[in-house]
Amino acid sequence: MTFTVAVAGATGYAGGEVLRLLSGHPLLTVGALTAHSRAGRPLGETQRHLPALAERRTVPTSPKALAGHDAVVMALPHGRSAELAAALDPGTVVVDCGADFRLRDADAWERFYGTPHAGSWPYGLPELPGAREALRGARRIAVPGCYPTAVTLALFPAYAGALVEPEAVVVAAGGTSGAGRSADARLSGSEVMGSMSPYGVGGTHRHTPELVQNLSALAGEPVAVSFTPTLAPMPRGILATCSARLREGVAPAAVRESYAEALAGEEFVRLLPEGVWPSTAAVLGSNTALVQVAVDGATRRLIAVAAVDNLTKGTAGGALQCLNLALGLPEAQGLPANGVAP
Ligand SMILES: NC(=O)C1=CN([C@@H]2O[C@H](COP(=O)(O)OP(=O)(O)OC[C@H]3O[C@@H](n4cnc5c(N)ncnc54)[C@H](OP(=O)(O)O)[C@@H]3O)[C@@H](O)[C@H]2O)C=CC1
Ligand SMILES: CC(=O)N[C@@H](CCC(=O)OP(=O)(O)O)C(=O)O
Repeated sequence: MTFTVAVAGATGYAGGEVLRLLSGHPLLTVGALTAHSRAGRPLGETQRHLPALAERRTVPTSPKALAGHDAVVMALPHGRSAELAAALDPGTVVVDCGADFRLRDADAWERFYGTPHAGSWPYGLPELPGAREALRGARRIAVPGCYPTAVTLALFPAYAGALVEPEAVVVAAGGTSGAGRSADARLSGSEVMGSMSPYGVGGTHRHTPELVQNLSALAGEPVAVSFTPTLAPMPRGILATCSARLREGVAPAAVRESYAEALAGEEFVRLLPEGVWPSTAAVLGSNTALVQVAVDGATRRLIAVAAVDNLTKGTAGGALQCLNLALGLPEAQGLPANGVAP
């Protein structure tokens, strides 16, 4: 039995990665492809890495174009999913790569996104405690932001295991594709090559409330998060360096054991051997998050680092992992655990 999947936003970076992964999935077939300014153009004009789909033409995004599929993956700009989703059959699985349904706190949504809150859907990070069960058979799923994927996977064993204080500091490097395909001078080669710079400093990045939501739920108390993203001269990849103070009484030697226990059996989240640190190159094109943890004895801080490919585990791979669960398929089916190297 196969399932047909429509992709809304097929001409974007996230849509392109969804299509790359769908093409390699044995039980999912590519259905309607929709776009906005490029609607009607052959897909080969934008998604040059997908020659098998080059002749396919996109149509304008509408409920009608997306109807009649088993599932719809939405890879649209923020704020574009809610109205569309409301018009789709409640029995269709809708997986949203955008932010519209990620936050449960309406005030936080309005503060950071500036539009009315549409609601919240089950959060698509299966590795979190209890999440997998909620995603099995779900009809609506909100895929996490790319930075929250990396940071939450790096820190969840620390908060779920009550190893650290409820205040985390995160500095994360992200590649240019995180901003999407649209031209922006800040993302031009001249600006980015050979340079790194911070943005969204001082708690202003819209992923801050998502991090607070995730870590607070794990800790069972409010967690304050200081998050600073930095733009790195690479097309793909996120390297998140996270730290928090060890709780009184927690022995540094217990940390690694807790991480190993929390991540045991996870196909797509790997704790590296002691002393080996994650790199973005090692996760290129893979649905894997590589994690490492250590304790800085001088400051009694736990340091956790995670690397993900923002377009794979950070968006499209995460979306298809959730879609597998929603459709009752094996969670890892069709997804690459290995990357591309060098
Ligand atoms: N890039 C990343 O690493 C990640 C992206 N995401 C999320 O995925 C979603 C898509 O991001 P990304 O692929 O990077 O963005 P892109 O800018 O690369 O693609 C946007 C897509 O949406 C379409 N689109 C643009 N404007 C509208 C509109 N007004 N109405 C309907 N469709 C429109 C575009 O069509 P056309 O080309 O025809 O104009 C294109 O297909 C976003 O919500 C983003 O937050 C999530 C995690 C990581
Ligand atoms: C370089 C750059 O701009 N990166 C993006 C990455 C966010 C992302 O892709 O996640 P969302 O799904 O929440 O959009 C940013 O910081 O907004």
